[in-house]
Amino acid sequence: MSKAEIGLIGLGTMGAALALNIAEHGFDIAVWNRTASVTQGFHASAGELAARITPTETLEALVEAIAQPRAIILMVPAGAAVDEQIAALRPLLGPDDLIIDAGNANFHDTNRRTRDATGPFLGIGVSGGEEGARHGPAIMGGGKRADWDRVAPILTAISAKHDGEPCANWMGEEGAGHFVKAVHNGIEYADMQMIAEIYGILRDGMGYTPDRVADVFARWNDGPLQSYLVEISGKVAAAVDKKTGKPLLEVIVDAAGQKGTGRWTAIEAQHLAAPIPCIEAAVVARNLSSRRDARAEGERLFGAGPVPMGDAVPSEAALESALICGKILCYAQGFEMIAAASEQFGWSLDLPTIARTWRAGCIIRSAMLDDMATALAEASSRNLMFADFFTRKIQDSHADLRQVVCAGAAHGIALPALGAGLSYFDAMRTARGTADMIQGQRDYFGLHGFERFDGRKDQHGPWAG
Ligand SMILES: NC(=O)C1=CN([C@@H]2O[C@H](COP(=O)(O)OP(=O)(O)OC[C@H]3O[C@@H](n4cnc5c(N)ncnc54)[C@H](OP(=O)(O)O)[C@@H]3O)[C@@H](O)[C@H]2O)C=CC1
Ligand SMILES: O=C(CO)[C@H](O)[C@H](O)COP(=O)(O)O
Repeated sequence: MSKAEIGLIGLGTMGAALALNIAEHGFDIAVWNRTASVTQGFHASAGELAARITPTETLEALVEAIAQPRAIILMVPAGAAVDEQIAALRPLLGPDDLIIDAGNANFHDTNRRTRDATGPFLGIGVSGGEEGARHGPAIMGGGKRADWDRVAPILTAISAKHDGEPCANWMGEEGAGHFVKAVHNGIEYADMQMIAEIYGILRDGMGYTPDRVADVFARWNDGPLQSYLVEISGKVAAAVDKKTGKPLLEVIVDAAGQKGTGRWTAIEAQHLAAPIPCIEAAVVARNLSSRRDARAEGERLFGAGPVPMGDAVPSEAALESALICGKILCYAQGFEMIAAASEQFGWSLDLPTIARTWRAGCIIRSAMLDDMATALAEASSRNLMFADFFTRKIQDSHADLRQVVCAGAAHGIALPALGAGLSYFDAMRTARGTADMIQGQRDYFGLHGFERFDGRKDQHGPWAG
């Protein structure tokens, strides 16, 4: 058999689906998995694609099965597993052989691995879950452009396409691809959280059953909110538990898991001094969701937060409009954070390319991303709030966001991400803020000084000696 064009390590959810996708696009691939029985099972169930897949039982056999110069994708959990695999693999490789970490690595790790690499190394973000990996993910490449170009024919072939354009692009040097993927996931957290908050209003404030919630999301998915996340939220709400016959949402524990990418985004935003309150609120909400005992104790002591909204219910149209507004504000924050990182790390990240890459295949794909790509192409240095198209959208919807957040507050329904979006919006349209007080306080206790509107040089208050 001729040698494979690429190799892949890690036949879990993502790796197995990616390997089949690669084979289906006509590329011969060699695969290896830590647990050999998984490799055998994978190959046995690959159907006619098995002919393009070489299963191997040792790393040496994997390397031997790939044509030189080799390219090998790692699809293993982020962190130590990646370092272990690189350490085991590199001594077996030639100087031009390329290792590609396609998991959700922390971009600081990718920076380090790039610096320490004794051979070519790429860190790429892959989004789309199992379905995307199998039939077309969005791919955010990072590392040396020349190394990306070597594997671009395979990665663009297997990626999702938007109007025929591949959603696989090189983002920048070092960890740029994994950084952009982390921000993608941060936006994903906020988008999911805002949808969940609207679900909370429908359920607790308006008494909607899951199937009514499902109808609402299904309808919205035909309008401006058309997106993968709204679509699957409708499907989740419509699902029935096979064991009990109850709506699935009634049997799922209300504690959200997280593997870390959203948290990394929030941490990095603080380092960059980039304001991303919707994303931060979504991370906090996941953390709070897991404190089930504390929440139950709070409900016992203070009474349940949510109360029915009665006549004060917002219309479904107002809820839809509030979600549109919150979503725009959250994406505006994410893109601003990417712009801040680009400047800080000297990456020259191209915001329109990033928006175009996210239009299909990834978890946050949506009709709105197409408009964002257009708006960013017109003025990539502007906050999306100030791009004409989105300025008008926000002008049309911010009153609804306010109405919904106020209704939630009045009826004990926590809306951390939508509320953070509203506060961000209000702060962003307040030319005269309140930080004069902060500066006065800082000067009072620490003689930190302040700037004056009149430009005079005396920069301390009367308390200064
Ligand atoms: N699931 C998703 O929706 C997405 C996941 N990702 C990222 O992709 C990567 C893989 O995720 P996923 O496929 O879901 O994970 P899975 O848990 O499904 O699979 C993990 C794979 O890694 C292997 N593995 C685990 N630990 C080691 C190790 N120490 N050394 C070598 N191999 C190891 C496992 O082998 P074995 O069979 O021996 O256990 C298995 O093949 C992660 O970084 C994840 O964050 C990215 C986008 C979406
Ligand atoms: O990268 C992904 C989607 O884009 C993965 O599904 C990731 O696991 C999602 O993050 P979390 O597990 O923290 O919810």
